[in-house]
Amino acid sequence: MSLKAGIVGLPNVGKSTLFNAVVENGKAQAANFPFCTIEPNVGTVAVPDPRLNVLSDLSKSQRAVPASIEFVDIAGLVKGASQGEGLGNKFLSHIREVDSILQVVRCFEDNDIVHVNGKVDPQSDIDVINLELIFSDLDQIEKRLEKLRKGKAKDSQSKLKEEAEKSALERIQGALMDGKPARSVALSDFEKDAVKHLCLLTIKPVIYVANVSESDLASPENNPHVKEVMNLASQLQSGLVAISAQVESELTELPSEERTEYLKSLGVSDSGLGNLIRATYNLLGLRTYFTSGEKETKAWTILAGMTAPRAGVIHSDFEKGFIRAETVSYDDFVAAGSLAAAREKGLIFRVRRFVKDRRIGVVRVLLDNLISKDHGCSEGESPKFVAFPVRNPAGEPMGILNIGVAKLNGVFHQEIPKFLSLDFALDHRRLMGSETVARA
Ligand SMILES: Nc1ncnc2c1ncn2[C@@H]1O[C@H](COP(=O)(O)OP(=O)(O)OP(=O)(O)O)[C@@H](O)[C@H]1O
Ligand SMILES: [Mg+2]
Repeated sequence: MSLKAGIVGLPNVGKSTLFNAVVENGKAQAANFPFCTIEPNVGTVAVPDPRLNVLSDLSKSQRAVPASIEFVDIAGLVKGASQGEGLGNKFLSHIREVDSILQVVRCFEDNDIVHVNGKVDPQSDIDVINLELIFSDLDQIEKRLEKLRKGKAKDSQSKLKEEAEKSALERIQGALMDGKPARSVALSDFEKDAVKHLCLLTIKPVIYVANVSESDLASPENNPHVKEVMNLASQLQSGLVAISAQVESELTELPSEERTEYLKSLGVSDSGLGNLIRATYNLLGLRTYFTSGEKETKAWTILAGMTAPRAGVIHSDFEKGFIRAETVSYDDFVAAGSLAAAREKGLIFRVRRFVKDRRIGVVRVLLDNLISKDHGCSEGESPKFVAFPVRNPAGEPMGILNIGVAKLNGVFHQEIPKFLSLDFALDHRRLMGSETVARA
């Protein structure tokens, strides 16, 4: 599975220039006229990680494969896109397909480069894009809510999920009407899952990329446009990276010995791309796990909170046939020296299927390494999420599972995640997914 980051923004702000710089052998056409890009350009970016080589040496692997993210260079959006302006709806559908958004905001002054609205104005640029995404989401939510209210949502998997979806969508609708993105609404994991199928545009995590001129590279924060983007980014629960797409694309054209010289002449020591890739990776809630053996050591990218079988989607038919995964933390593995040694020391953690108890309102969780415990639930008209503490065999708390329970039309419904999230399994080492070796 490859996660996609979409490069989005007004026309002619430097999206394709950035794409060409960040993607190996990127060849998107970048030129000084609006709507230069129509069809999306797609390219792969490797995520550097020193742990890969350590593991590869330990396992004597024949090759090491880094994690990667796909970047998608999308056509420029203009005001009215949600009503079909420009190539509106088509462009919006390209954004729908990505997991996260890098929004390029023009912060460089250059009279020769056309700005579609006549002047450099980050606040207005960001507003235009946000409004179009908001309108598109509102449209979709209205249609969906009508279906749900009329009981015509035949695709829903359970009453509980339907209720959760409705309640979440109503709250998101309220936020959108206030001009706020869907990601500003606090949703439980269960609600997030219930609305996921809509692929809402404003729920996707965003990083604002302030595209500055080469003269601002040494201290971008002194540029008032960048300051403005900084403020907006924090109001909109988003990240920020300042970069010069122009400089980065010129750097890729230079032989490596000349790059350092060029950067030095601009008053900086490093290219901004590593920073951008890492920020994309981290801010978008991505995690790495490794598989390591003689054939290869490989870093895989997953979303935080993704369940083990989903994470295994990389081996495509894995999810359905999933029985269990064994994981060990990176530090434990490296210290033990091998999987066998780690197993002997009891450092391996197994992720298994949950077992659902049929008794009304009672949920039982059965897991290796976990003590199972019954949990009663209270009645209520709207779904309740019962926090279910999970303890290890020594009785130490290991985390909380949120389990949804509701009484609807006199019948209890319960919804528990079918699988333990991989992150959760890794949490027991307090190391999170980014520090883990997994073997399926
Ligand atoms: N930081 C920068 N400083 C100066 N010029 C820049 C900078 N970034 C990009 N440009 C210039 O802006 C112009 C537009 O760039 P580009 O084609 O990448 O925009 P785009 O956002 O992909 O446009 P479109 O939406 O039309 O596809 C190019 O001439 C490029 O060289
Ligand atoms: Mg372009």
